[in-house]
Amino acid sequence: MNEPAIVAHDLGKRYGRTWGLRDCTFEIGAGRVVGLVGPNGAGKSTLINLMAGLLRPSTGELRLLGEPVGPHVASSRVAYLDQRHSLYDTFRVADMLEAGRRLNQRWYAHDARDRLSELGIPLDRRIDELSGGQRAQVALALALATRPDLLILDEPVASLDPLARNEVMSALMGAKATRDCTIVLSSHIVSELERLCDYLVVLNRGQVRLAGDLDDLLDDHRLLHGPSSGVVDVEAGREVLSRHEEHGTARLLCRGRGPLPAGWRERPAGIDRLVRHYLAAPARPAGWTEAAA
Ligand SMILES: Nc1ncnc2c1ncn2[C@@H]1O[C@H](COP(=O)(O)OP(=O)(O)OP(=O)(O)O)[C@@H](O)[C@H]1O
Repeated sequence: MNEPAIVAHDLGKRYGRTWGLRDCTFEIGAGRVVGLVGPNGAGKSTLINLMAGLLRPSTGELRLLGEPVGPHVASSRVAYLDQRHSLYDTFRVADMLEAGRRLNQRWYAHDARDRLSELGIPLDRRIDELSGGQRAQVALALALATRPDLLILDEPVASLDPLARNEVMSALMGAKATRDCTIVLSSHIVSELERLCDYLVVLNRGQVRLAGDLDDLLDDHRLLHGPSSGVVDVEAGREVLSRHEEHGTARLLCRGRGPLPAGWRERPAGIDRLVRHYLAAPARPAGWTEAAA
């Protein structure tokens, strides 16, 4: 069985007169680690909340693990971790584990205990006595103890210092290595996603600007530079996304591969430049999908 983990078709969410997300269409295979990236207000939380079943779509359809998402389809195969790592401050860590056991159909207590013991987080410590990084680790341990097939994380490290960010991201990578689930996580920080993700979705102003396999996208986008006289030849074989010309020399951001005219050189564009380009690019027409582009 190789069902896609996430299928969005014409998905949209409107808050009154504002579209938080619109015309969102993509299909993501099982086992992927999906990075959702975009600036403030891009629609990341809206998409994540739709996946978590916390919001209802205004348009279109969203299917996770082969099932439509909705208030009555709270799948025990999906775990969700919100930005604030919602935990009860007055509980001890052990109480949170007990709450996890009672609230979840699928619950593997040893997974959580082993993980917290490895991290040196005592079970008798009160939640409000933990550091931000430890709280994030407890929340992650709770989510992973359900052995989800799909783990959804809304900016899981946004509130943490660089050291704690690194530790939580490493924990996530370790979890992925031991359990082949699909992971979706959002972030403002592109470099953070590059480490962990193998699929990228770039959102801006509520629309998907780019979606695809990260390695393919990185391979496909190149920075070229050479004499301006060769631009026409470059354009014949590739899609030129942006150009800068000065003193007879041209610098181009291109998509696609092809022969290089004499005097031209190329190098990978890199994830930062790629994301910056698509964030600045105009919105795609309704119904646009990466596959159809
Ligand atoms: N409850 C709401 N009521 C009205 N508008 C909303 C609501 N939630 C989100 N929006 C709007 O929807 C758009 C997308 O917001 P969303 O929170 O999904 O973005 P985001 O990418 O998660 O941003 P951030 O990185 O700041 O969390 C924004 O224009 C936002 O103002």
